Amino acid sequence: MSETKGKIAVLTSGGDAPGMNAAIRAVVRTGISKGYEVYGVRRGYNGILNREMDLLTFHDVSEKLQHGGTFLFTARSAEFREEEGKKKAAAICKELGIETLIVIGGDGSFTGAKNLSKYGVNVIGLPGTIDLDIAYTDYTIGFDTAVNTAMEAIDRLRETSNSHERCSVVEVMGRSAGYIALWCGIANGAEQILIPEKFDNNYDKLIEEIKNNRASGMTHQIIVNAEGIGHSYGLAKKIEEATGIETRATILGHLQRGGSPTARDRVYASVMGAYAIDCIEKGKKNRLIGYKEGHVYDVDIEEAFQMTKSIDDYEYEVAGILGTRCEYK
Ligand SMILES: Nc1ncnc2c1ncn2[C@@H]1O[C@H](COP(=O)(O)OP(=O)(O)OP(=O)(O)O)[C@@H](O)[C@H]1O
Ligand SMILES: O=P(O)(O)OC[C@H]1O[C@](O)(CO)[C@@H](O)[C@@H]1O
Ligand SMILES: [Mg+2]
Repeated sequence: MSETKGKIAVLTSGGDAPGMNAAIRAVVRTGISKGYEVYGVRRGYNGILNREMDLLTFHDVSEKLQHGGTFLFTARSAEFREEEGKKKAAAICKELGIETLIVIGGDGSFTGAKNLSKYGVNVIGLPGTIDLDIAYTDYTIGFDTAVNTAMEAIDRLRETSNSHERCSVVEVMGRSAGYIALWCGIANGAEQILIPEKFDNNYDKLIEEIKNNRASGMTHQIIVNAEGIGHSYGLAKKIEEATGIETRATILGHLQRGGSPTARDRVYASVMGAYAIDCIEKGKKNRLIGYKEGHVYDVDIEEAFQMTKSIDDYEYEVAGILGTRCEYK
């Protein structure tokens, strides 16, 4: 038997995202092929604190790629948020000989990883969140699938909204970011898009625009409302009362997080998973992996946290023009 090059552990943390399984599979198979032992940690950071991990084989990750969710389970760990929790996790990694921890998760999970690195654990992060709210990368695992799922749901909603000549408020996820809402807004040809980064809380103007749309002959309306704005039921009531148009609210909720990952999510997650192992091979420490301008790349975790990103003004402008707002300016 040949000597192992070292122990790597991989976990998923925060909200599950379609494509996480593809990333785990790539980490495991690339890791094994380059001579490492790869451990799968269950239930996010809790799995380290509770020592819930197993050595994974090439076969353990068969038949996972095409499924949403995460077969390692995920969690939002309250204990790990505490300083004591991080110290304990670092001590356990050291005791078990885990040199590198690969964290697949969102901004919260990366904050945890950054803090853990201070205690001497080498951390490598893969962006796994449907929210796309991570500054250093143009792509996050799961966003593409979630947007496509929401888009299909909104297509269905439009048919019933159209048949009843209603106004429909549809709320999509994204936490405090409006990326899913903006993409659905464009992909579904929404009449209005409300996102936290741009909406000025001018409900009077919104209602005026809805009335004007109707007056111009529009028989129904889709308003995509981001979770970061929320209050969709209240908004629907307000619109109905102010306009007399029958209005319904639909909150898509967690169905947006499930489902078989799209080709993009499978491919990018796989490439990033393999790249994580390449970073380890090169002796890189505390890196986050992402996509910039179409290419996979890695960045220092501290540097990544200094970066900011914002909604693309041009995309938002296009969304407005392709809705109906332009007629009334
Ligand atoms: N400041 C922090 N310090 C230590 N750990 C943290 C911190 N913030 C978050 N974490 C850890 O990361 C976990 C996941 O974070 P969070 O719930 O924000 O989800 P996320 O990784 O951003 O993913 P998503 O937003 O897609 O659900 C938390 O439950 C916690 O264990
Ligand atoms: O699954 P939970 O804990 O209800 O979290 C929901 C949140 O997680 C996400 O789905 C992913 O961050 C957000 O869009 C949403 O705000
Ligand atoms: Mg997050």
